Amino acid sequence: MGFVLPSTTSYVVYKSSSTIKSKKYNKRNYSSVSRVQVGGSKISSWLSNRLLFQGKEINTTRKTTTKYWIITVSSQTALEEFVNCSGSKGVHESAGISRSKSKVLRNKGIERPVIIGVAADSGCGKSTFLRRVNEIFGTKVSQSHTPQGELVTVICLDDFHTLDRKGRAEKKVTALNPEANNFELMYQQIAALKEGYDIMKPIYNHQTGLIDPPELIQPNHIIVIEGLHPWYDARMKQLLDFTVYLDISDEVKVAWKIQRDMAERGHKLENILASIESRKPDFQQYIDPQKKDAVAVIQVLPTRLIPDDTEKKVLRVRLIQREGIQGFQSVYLYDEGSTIDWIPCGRKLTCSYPGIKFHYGPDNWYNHDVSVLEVDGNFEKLEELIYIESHLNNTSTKFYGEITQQLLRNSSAPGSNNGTGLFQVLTALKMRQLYEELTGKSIAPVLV
Ligand SMILES: Nc1ncnc2c1ncn2[C@@H]1O[C@H](COP(=O)(O)OP(=O)(O)OP(=O)(O)O)[C@@H](O)[C@H]1O
Ligand SMILES: O=C(CO)[C@H](O)[C@H](O)COP(=O)(O)O
Repeated sequence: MGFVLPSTTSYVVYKSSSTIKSKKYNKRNYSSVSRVQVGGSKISSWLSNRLLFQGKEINTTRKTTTKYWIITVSSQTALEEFVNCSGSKGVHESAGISRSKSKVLRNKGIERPVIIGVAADSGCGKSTFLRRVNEIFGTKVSQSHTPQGELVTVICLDDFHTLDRKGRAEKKVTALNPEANNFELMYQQIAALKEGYDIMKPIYNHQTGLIDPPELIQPNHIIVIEGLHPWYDARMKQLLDFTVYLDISDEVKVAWKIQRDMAERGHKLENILASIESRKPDFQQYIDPQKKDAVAVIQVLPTRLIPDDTEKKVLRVRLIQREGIQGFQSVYLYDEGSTIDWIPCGRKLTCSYPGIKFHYGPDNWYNHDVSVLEVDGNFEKLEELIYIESHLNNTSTKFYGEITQQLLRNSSAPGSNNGTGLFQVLTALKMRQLYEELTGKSIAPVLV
């Protein structure tokens, strides 16, 4: 036949209708497989990626004149794991999961990663929020496609798009549509990370709009998965230890997106508005419903302090916190469970027009008991936030003034002078406390 058959059990692996298939090798199989029309180069890249972390267990022999692979494996089970890995389909055929647990677990002393989901529409401040989270965890992150730090890895779920930009345009679907995403692979890979396995995660390239070859992601102390659909798939919900939804009202979303996409991405105003309009139905159907199940929701609304405000520079921000969640104690103002309206402007807090108003109280959120902390208005002098901080309880800080210090350290980050920054810091502190409760480990606070 022109090639040497290895002595252990061999299978012929080939691609048929975008699925990887296999047949036990024998002469008869070989003749039938050789008639299958397959994409040899695709199999080749799929296989070489897979071998990056499975090389010790699987050897290959290739007959160069035809488009299939002879795989030699130690057992039928090994072959099944190799061939049936969920990534071995469609555009994500080169994605995969390691067969043995990651060495990182022992090297870093990780028992099991804590998994946190952050959901929001595009342009709603996920990256801004996660930069604050990393600051609070004191994690320096890599500049790679997926930011990986000593403690925290942040996976962007856009990487699980199955349709690239052109594909979505041809099929006339948005990136928010489940049809454009591989939820099966997402679930398999995040579950694998939680169990301590390495993964080869696909990459969606926002510069080119294409799907790039996968990258190696290893378990970490905390894995944040952020994007459009962190718990759209019910199985994903079971994997998440904590969930945050950034609920940005349409008016504010438009203002933020126009400012970013015109200043940073050179888009025209009419195109930005058209894109927002075209995404609305899918946003309402697939993304927005996730907010009803989040443990913490940061809701951003137009101010009530300025009648008919058009600028959207003053915001009313609400931190909606689920009650009765293990490991999560909601932040309260003055007296837990009471309803309180508070205007702190005066001797200890400088306020200029239109002032600042706080509200705290119990509420109902999609049939769940919640506590809501609300702030409308801007902080004039950030250092005076210590006065606000001293009236908040259950903040999960490690020293007096930690919240104020965090906001001062990142004073130029968007939202530092209003409720968005304050509630992002509070939520990040809750993540830290939850991690400590779940793992029994302690994270040192970042001191200036
Ligand atoms: N709290 C805030 N106040 C004012 N502007 C904000 C705030 N948070 C974010 N923005 C602005 O909104 C824009 C989008 O923010 P960011 O990049 O963090 O969103 P994103 O959800 O990560 O977006 P994408 O998913 O499209 O990458 C940025 O220009 C940012 O400056
Ligand atoms: O909703 C989004 C989340 O970031 C993006 O629009 C989606 O990922 C597609 O990206 P691009 O517009 O760069 O092709």
